[in-house]
Amino acid sequence: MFFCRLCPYSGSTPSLIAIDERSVKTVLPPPQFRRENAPQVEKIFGFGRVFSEHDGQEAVFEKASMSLILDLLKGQNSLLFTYGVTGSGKTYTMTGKPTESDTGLLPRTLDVIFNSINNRVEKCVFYPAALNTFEIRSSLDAHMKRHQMANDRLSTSREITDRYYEAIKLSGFNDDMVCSVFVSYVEIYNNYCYDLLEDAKNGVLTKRELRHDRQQQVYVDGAKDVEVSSSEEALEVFCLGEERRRVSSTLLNKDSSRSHSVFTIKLVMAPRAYETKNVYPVMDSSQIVVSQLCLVDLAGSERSKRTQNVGERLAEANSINQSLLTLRQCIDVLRRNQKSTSNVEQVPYRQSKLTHLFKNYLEGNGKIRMVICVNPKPEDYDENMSALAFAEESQAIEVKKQVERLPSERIPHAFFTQWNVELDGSIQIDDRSETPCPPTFCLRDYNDNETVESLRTYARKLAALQNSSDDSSSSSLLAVSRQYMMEADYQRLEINRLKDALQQKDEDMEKLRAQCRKYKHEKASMKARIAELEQAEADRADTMKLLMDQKAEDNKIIQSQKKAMRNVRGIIDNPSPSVASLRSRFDQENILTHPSAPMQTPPPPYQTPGRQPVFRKRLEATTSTTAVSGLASGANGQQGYVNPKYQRRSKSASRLLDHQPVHRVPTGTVLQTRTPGNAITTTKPELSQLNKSGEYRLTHQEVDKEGNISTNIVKGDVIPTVSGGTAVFFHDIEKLTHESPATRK
Ligand SMILES: Nc1ncnc2c1ncn2[C@@H]1O[C@H](COP(=O)(O)OP(=O)(O)OP(=O)(O)O)[C@@H](O)[C@H]1O
Repeated sequence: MFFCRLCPYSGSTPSLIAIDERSVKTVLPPPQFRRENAPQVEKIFGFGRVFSEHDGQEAVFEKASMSLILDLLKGQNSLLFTYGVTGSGKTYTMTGKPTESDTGLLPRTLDVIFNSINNRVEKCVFYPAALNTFEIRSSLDAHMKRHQMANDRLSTSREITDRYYEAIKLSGFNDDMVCSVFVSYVEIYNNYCYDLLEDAKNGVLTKRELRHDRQQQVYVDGAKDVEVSSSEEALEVFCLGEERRRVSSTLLNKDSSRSHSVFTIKLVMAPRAYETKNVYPVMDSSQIVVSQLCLVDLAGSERSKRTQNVGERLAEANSINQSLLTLRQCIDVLRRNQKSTSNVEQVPYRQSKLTHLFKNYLEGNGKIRMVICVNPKPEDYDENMSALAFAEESQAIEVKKQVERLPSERIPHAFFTQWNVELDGSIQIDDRSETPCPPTFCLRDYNDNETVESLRTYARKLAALQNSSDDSSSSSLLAVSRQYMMEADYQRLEINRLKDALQQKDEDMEKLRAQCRKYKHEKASMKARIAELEQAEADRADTMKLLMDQKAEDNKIIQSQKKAMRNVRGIIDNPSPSVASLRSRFDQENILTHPSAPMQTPPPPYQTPGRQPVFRKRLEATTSTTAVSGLASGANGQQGYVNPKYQRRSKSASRLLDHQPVHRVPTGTVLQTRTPGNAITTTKPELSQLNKSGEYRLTHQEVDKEGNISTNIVKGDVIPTVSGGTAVFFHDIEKLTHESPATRK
């Protein structure tokens, strides 16, 4: 993951702004700060995390370093470097200053590493050997070496006082391992490697070569790995190297780094030997695992035009720029190679010491973290653009998954200590007291028996210790049985713990099952409820549809009524002569039906004078004209004025609708009503039949209790109304009375 850090800028025209925690935006500076061929558009660059000028060293440390420390504890390699234009805050980010807010990545990283490792062996147990490897000394040899080193130590000692201490402790260290920490500090200056921890004669450092070890890991040949037992001690070593690092004042930075510095922290680990009470590794160098974390403060890219460097500074700048350019080229080629498997180009690692040294990381063997430091001042615009573009491209490089290098943990340290305490009552982790210290002696003359005697005693003690550390069968048997007992106890404890965990899991499972059942039940009832609601909703929708249809139908009716009303209004407002006559007839008939109106008896139209009833049957044909209502029932049941145009149909066109009772009593009279051949005879007239007819005749019969039959034939004309319906105007009733012989006197 790559990060971007903006250093504080006090001016009013920043050329870079952090938009959010993951992106930074370039802002076009005034033209004098831009190259002519530079892109003229503002751009947004994305990073794993962007630190604004308000983010302190702690935030950068937690994001950039913590996961790398965890990797180191787990036997993995990583590389963290700061990259950017000169004066952008790379050294500040990496090292900082002693105060809490200013302490940089490197001191914090050292503190956290020492807080997090357990089972640290005494110094000189592990030691660096040829070809970038480590070996293990016997306890006695290590002891002797320590005495020897105590006299040399002063040469590297730099007292560190009054500094901020990072208290974070990470868990992740494998307690089956014992460990020791080594640091080295090299610089790449003018494309040469130098060991900054070298005891240089006359202060002139030796040029070092880069070599490959057995695992093809690149290392600086002859660079010292100094064993340190605390973060203070590691910082003392770092400060010693810093004194030798090449830093000069340039126009752009008064403390400008003129070289790339590489501070490497190596964690050397080996499986613990359980047969000794001491924290000690098994005496098998092949089981040693070395993980390393490289903290690199790159020199800043700089344009000679801006720095106005000349002479040595210019040569340094050229070398810095060249190595950074090679780094970019390598990353470009790697990216291209990762995209195409057919056309694999050679990566120019060897063109620069910087890329050669980090070849393994660039090839994906180990994590790379880069903090791109940028100064938002407008003068840095072009170089910042280039640095940001490079960083964005570099993020695309894939990192291989690292192989697990540590054996899986067998017995945690806490159990080991407790078990020994319980068994022995108390435990002396450090049994250095058993090892005799060499006597300080000075042989005064050959008769100095006292000194000779003390030397002899020391030699005897050493021999005894040697014997006791020899693999005598009884002590080794005891040690091995102790180890088996401890492992058995630990396994028993583990089995119990696992059983408890299993039981707990079973209980949890049962609870989850019960919950599951409850949810299933709830789900089923919810489904039923949903189905109900859906049905109700469907019904509602149907009802709605019906109502809508009904409404549409009503609307249609209303529309047709309105239309009819408009027609009627038109007729009323502009009466035609026939309407006027209809009106007068309507008014006249109103008078007829009105009680106060003078009665008019219309002549009976079908009266046949002089006709008498035959035998006991008497036919009384009484013809009367009914009051013709001006209002008639329309097709839709509405009342409306009759269209006078159709007041009477021509006889030739008329057809009779003969409406007969369902059970007609045959009267057998001589005078029979005439029924034309095309008449429609029905007991239940339909509107369609009515529409086809011009005349209507209704036969109605009544029989009273004496047996008299009264047959009424009601006659009418069928007339279409203005509203589209059909009306019947009754104008005549014929009555036939059939007297029962019983009623005759
Ligand atoms: N985030 C920051 N907060 C406070 N001060 C900063 C910050 N970043 C940089 N500085 C200050 O800016 C100055 C230049 O920073 P620094 O020396 O770290 O730059 P550099 O990138 O290492 O330069 P060079 O490449 O020339 O070595 C220093 O005085 C440093 O204290």
